[in-house]
Amino acid sequence: MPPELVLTPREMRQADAWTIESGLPGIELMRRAGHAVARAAAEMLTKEARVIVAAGPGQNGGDGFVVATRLAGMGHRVSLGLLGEVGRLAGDAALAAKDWKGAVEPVESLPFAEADLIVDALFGTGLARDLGGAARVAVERMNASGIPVLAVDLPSGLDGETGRVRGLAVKARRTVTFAARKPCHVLMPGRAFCGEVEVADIGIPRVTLEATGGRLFANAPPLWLDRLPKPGLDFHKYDRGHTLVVSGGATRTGAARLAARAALRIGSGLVTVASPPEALGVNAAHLTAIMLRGCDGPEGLHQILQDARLNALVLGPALGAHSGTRAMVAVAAHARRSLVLDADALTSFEGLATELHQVFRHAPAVLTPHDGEFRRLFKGHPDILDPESKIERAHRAAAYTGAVVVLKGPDTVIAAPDGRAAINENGTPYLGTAGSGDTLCGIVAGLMAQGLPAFEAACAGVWIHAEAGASFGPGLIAEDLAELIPGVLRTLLR
Ligand SMILES: NC(=O)C1=CN([C@@H]2O[C@H](COP(=O)(O)OP(=O)(O)OC[C@H]3O[C@@H](n4cnc5c(N)ncnc54)[C@H](O)[C@@H]3O)[C@@H](O)[C@H]2O)[C@@H](O)CC1
Ligand SMILES: [K+]
Repeated sequence: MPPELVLTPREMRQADAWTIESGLPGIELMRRAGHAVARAAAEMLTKEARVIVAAGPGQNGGDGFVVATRLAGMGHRVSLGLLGEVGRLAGDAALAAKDWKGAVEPVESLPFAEADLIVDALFGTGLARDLGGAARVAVERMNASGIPVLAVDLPSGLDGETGRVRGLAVKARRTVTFAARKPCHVLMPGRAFCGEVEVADIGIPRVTLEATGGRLFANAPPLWLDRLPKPGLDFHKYDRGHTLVVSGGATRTGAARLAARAALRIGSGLVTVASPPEALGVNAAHLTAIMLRGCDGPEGLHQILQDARLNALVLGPALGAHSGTRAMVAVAAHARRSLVLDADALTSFEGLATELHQVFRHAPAVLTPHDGEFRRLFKGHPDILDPESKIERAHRAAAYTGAVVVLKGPDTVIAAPDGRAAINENGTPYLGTAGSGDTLCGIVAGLMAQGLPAFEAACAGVWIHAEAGASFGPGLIAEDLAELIPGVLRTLLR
């Protein structure tokens, strides 16, 4: 199965246009789209149910006319209300409206609360500004009715590209979109408005979708499963990489051990904790399969990295946000090992992101900030912080630093400097627990130690981490996560 593509509204419009140019008329695309929605509606309805279609002034409204015509033909009692005037409908929407033999009411007079199902065809990917006036009132009334809503393409009021709510948005039970999901179906808060999302095939070939988009994916196993390491019979532990995790001081050692254990569980052949001299005792008391070495500051790290077998490195958790940590990042970047930077390794560069400009372009590196760390790191870089799209922010940070950027959250975005990006959606709020991020670092580094490229390691790591958390649910603590990895791997590698 190929990885699932996600297309921006602009890419989707291009794919529509190319498909139409290649000989499939736009009205045919619209009919297929409307019929797919009508099929979904029929599944939600009993015979002769009452359906209210709210149609907007653009092509999303056109889809609404097709749905209304189809459902009426199936014997349902259908009312259609239009935002605007029929005479002002253009293009395929005007053609679709001609097929509708029922009345066209003003959207203002639709009795939503009397319906068994509401079909929301007000706006799709063409929403251009915040909802106001009659559009806003219609959405307010739809939401207040408590009647299930089936959204055409996307719930009206969502920005297709960013998943942002433009003033107000329809809360849908189910959404039928066409050819591919758009970012609003995957990113928060949009995802929470869509209900169950179905992608209907309306005849736009995958090659066309790949040609216009092709760089944004839903993060799931098809994106990286074939890269996941499976040790061969003749494999030696030294073939599976050696991950080094740098520990904080005597009272701040737990984060490194969490990362180290996760690296070991994900399959890194060897894992070593590099510990400041004063913390060797406490680390030694808690480590068994994981090795331990003394490491005194940046110079100590430099010495340790003379050993070329140490091929992946975690730096950041509990190191302290100070110049010593920055110096360690410099040593690590110079040593050109696969690198995962988190927490203090990022925060120590608060307002100093220029020092990281293109620093990571020579070796695989992954930065794993949450929103707060991201804002601190790129303070003074409005070009990176200001885009409304989370995908765009992550992209720009990746292009700037030369590293893969994992911008964490309920909709973690993983962006590579080469322009690829993936959105993750299998997480659980229970992952928001102390030490969860340290575990993620260890998983990603452990995958890189085994030879996965940075983008695939980050995508696989984020997904496996989330899957492990979701499989446990309530009561999850970070210590559980590494122990849940084997179960996730077993299912993946079956
Ligand atoms: N041939 C195609 O391109 C296809 C398009 N399809 C449908 O077409 C939709 C996109 O159509 P459009 O580009 O016409 O966009 P929309 O139908 O989403 O909306 C655009 C219309 O809404 C108006 N508008 C935008 N923001 C507004 C606001 N805040 N308040 C009031 N009016 C506002 C615009 O002036 C324009 O008339 C897709 O979402 C999909 O449902 C499908 O039929 C599949 C094929
Ligand atoms: K809609």
